[in-house]
Formats: sequence, structure tokens, C-alpha cells
Amino acid sequence: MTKKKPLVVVTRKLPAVVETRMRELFDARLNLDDTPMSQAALVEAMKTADVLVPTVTDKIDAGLIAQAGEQLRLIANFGNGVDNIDVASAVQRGITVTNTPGVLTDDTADMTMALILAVARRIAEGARIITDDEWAGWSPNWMLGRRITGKRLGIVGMGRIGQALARRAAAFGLSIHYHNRRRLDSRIEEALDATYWDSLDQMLARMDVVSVNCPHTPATYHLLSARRLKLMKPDAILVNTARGEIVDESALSRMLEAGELAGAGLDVFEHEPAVNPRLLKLARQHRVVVLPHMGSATHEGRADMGEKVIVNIKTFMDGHKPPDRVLPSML
Ligand SMILES: O=CC(=O)O
Repeated sequence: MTKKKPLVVVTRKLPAVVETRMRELFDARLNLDDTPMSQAALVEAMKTADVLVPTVTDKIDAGLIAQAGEQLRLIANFGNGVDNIDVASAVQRGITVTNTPGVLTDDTADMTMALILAVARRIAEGARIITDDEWAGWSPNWMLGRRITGKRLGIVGMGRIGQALARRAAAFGLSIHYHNRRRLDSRIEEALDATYWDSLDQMLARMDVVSVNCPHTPATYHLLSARRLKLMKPDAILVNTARGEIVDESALSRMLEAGELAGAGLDVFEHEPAVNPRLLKLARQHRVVVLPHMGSATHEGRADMGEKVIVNIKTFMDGHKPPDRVLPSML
């Protein structure tokens, strides 16, 4: 007798190659027109699915998890960050949670480096000048940015993405500094030629560029608070490709408006897809470069993320521990 295929509800449209494979392996309920699921549709999915595949745009909170049917055993997130899921509530209810680490490391590190360069070298502003037909010709004192070679980069969160950024930034001549919950193994630290700062406050005060690369958890919410942002040098740049909630956006806007910080590059925001109007104004004045949460957005990355989701579901359904299980203790 053939085993009944698990009912897998996917909340958003995924790459075609992923959806095709999901249809072969599972009783897959796909979101073909990619409209984000309503709360009612999410509740229905929780009540009927064996496996839910949400993304960063779905808030799977304790209230929703409390409505899960008995059969829901796995939430296989299409994404690395799991701050959209109340992992502790899920696990308490016997639901396993998985994510997609590793496959978006390089793409996100690339985008972080791109934002550092974009802010320091005024790339978005220069491109706009051309497309708005405002270029009157080259001149020695025009569109001057900041040299990044020889400057100090402070990485907040030295996991996979932080380390991938460190390798890229070193090639651009930046010296590498980091703050992390746990100090890296000395061999890794040496290979990266990275200086560890036990005190985030002290590191912030000495960096020319600060990059946020830690996960968003209750412990990192507003980690870059008004007080900490004020520690940064006025000619420093802040870049965030992790999660908007880690930086106090209002405090950051205030400092940029007051000229207490040179610039910022932001791929993520506190209330996505809404962007703080003050940040938008700053972006129009070219003191901030803003991007619409596209750090991991490559064709290859999305296909790889889908493959990870499939492997997690398949392994779990075959009765084994899925490779990317997330436990509350990891957060
Ligand atoms: O932001 C994207 C992710 O966490 O996968």
C-alpha cells in the first residue's frame, strides 16, 4: 500500500522548480497567484495541513499555533530568520520548526558589501543624477564619497553571514572587528584576521562602518538602541541586512537628520513593507540607501532555499530528524 502523501500548505508562490518537485512529493497546496494569505486562510491552513511552509511575511504567533490541528507536525520555514514564528510555542505543542540556513549566506553578504559601497561611494545618488538628466560633466570636487580601504568594519553578529562579509570586506582593505554572543574559535578568528570586542559599546565607538548581521530575537530587539547609536562616530556608516527590529529606526532617523551619523544602508525595516517616512525622506536626500528586503533575492538562492525546505519535509516525514531543525535554545 502506498503511503498517503502529507498535505503541505505553502503560503507564497515559490520558484517553479521547487513547486514542481513539491507536487511530485507531497499533496502540495500552492499559492499560485502569490497573494499573501489572510489570517483566516492561515488559521484554516494550521487546522488542516500536516506541514506548513510559511515565509518571512507570515506571522506564525502563539495565537495561531494554539489553533493548530493535531495533524500539524512541522513548520518548514522558507527562510533563514525564524523571527516570524513563535518557535517556543510551536515546540511546546510538539510541532517541529525548520529553516533554510547556509544557502543564502553569500548572497546576503554580497548585498551587505554592496550597501557599504553604495553608501560610502554614493552609488544610488550617482545613478539617479544620470537618469534624471542632471549630469553637467566631471569635476574634481563633485560627488566625493568616503574611501573604505583602511577603515574599520565592526560586524554585530559573527555567524555565517557575518563571516562571509568579513572575507569580502577584508578583500576591500577594511580591518575586521566583531562582537558576538560567543567568541569565535581562535583558528577561525585568525583566518579572518578579526578582532573580537567583548563590549559592543566600545566597538561601536571606534568603527567607521557598522554592519548588523545577527538574528532578530527578544534579546536583539533594538540592540542598536538610541543610546548605542549615539556611541558611533559622526562620520560612521550603519548597514543593516538582518532585520529592521534590531535597530531603533526612530533614533537612527533622528541622528541622520541631525548629522550625527554620516549615512546608512538598509535592506530591512521595523514594519515591513512600510518604511518609516523619515527614513524615506532621508533616502530622497541621499543620506540613506534603502532596498526592499532583497538580501537573499537571487534565482539560485531561492531555488536552494526551496530545496532545503523539501529536504527538511521529506526527512521529517520519513521519520528522521530534519537537518535544519530550530530549537528555542538556539535563539
Ligand atoms: O530574510 C530572509 C531570510 O531570513 O531568509
